[in-house]
Amino acid sequence: MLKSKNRISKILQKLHSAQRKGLAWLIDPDKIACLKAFQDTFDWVAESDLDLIFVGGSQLGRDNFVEVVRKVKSISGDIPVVLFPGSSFQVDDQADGILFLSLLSGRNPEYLIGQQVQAAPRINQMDIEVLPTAYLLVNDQDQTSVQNVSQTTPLSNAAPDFVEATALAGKFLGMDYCYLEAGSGASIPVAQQVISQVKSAIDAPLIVGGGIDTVDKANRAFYAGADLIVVGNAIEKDPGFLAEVLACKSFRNASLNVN
Ligand SMILES: CC(C)=CCC/C(C)=C/CC/C(C)=C/CC/C(C)=C/COP(=O)(O)OP(=O)(O)O
Ligand SMILES: O=P(O)(O)OC[C@@H](O)CO
Ligand SMILES: [Mg+2]
Repeated sequence: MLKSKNRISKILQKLHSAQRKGLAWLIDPDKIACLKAFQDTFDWVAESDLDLIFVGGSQLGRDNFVEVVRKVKSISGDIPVVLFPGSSFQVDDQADGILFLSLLSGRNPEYLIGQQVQAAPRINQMDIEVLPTAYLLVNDQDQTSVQNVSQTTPLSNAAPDFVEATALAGKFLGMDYCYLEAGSGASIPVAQQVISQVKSAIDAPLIVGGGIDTVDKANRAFYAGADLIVVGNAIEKDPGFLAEVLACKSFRNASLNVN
């Protein structure tokens, strides 16, 4: 499929305005040891109603980022493949888009603007959709990869007003999307109170991820106001969970049609 300049933003804006629920599958290249086995396990995905595929990781030890992006493109059909970069190196022009993240929850200039400056000239040469995204790490329990890599302190679920203030600052800085992140493999996802408060404050597509490893947790994030949820680790552990969480999303969207 030809790349269209704003295909991904249309998907996100439509989920938001129609109050429908979306799902992104996060693929961490570091967890893919065999591309053939990966392809065989997920060859059905192009026919599913998955909204987006994210590719990225906080640390990449395998040096297979570009190979993985291209393999994912080859099995994704019309589903856009979006880079979710942990660093300025995680950029490839075969992807359809990139979450241009700034880690607003932290105070490390390298993750607020440094990595972005490094990557900007390369991204500017690419035919790739850039999605300006306020990225907020919110977690009170775990020491997650994002925290370790960025050397920043997460926001607290117990301080929703401060999370809201941070999300609003992102909006006023011109970021079109807000991503509330508990961190990959988090034991507890972002609290429903935080999701709903940010949702009412920003009136923009809201992405929520980290620690969503049961259908119940997916439903709770949807009910609290997430427009798009992101699931990674749970699918690494059990590939069948992708179909389960897709069914949960469809059920939720079907019930919206009825009500
Ligand atoms: C815009 C550009 C080019 C770069 C942005 C760089 C920034 C600000 C990154 C934010 C901080 C960060 C390290 C994000 C990582 C996001 C990510 C893909 C997390 C997934 O974590 P995993 O690596 O899967 O964790 P585990 O595998 O350890 O569970
Ligand atoms: O791997 P999980 O815990 O699903 O987290 C997904 C994503 O939000 C992490 O950046
Ligand atoms: Mg991971």
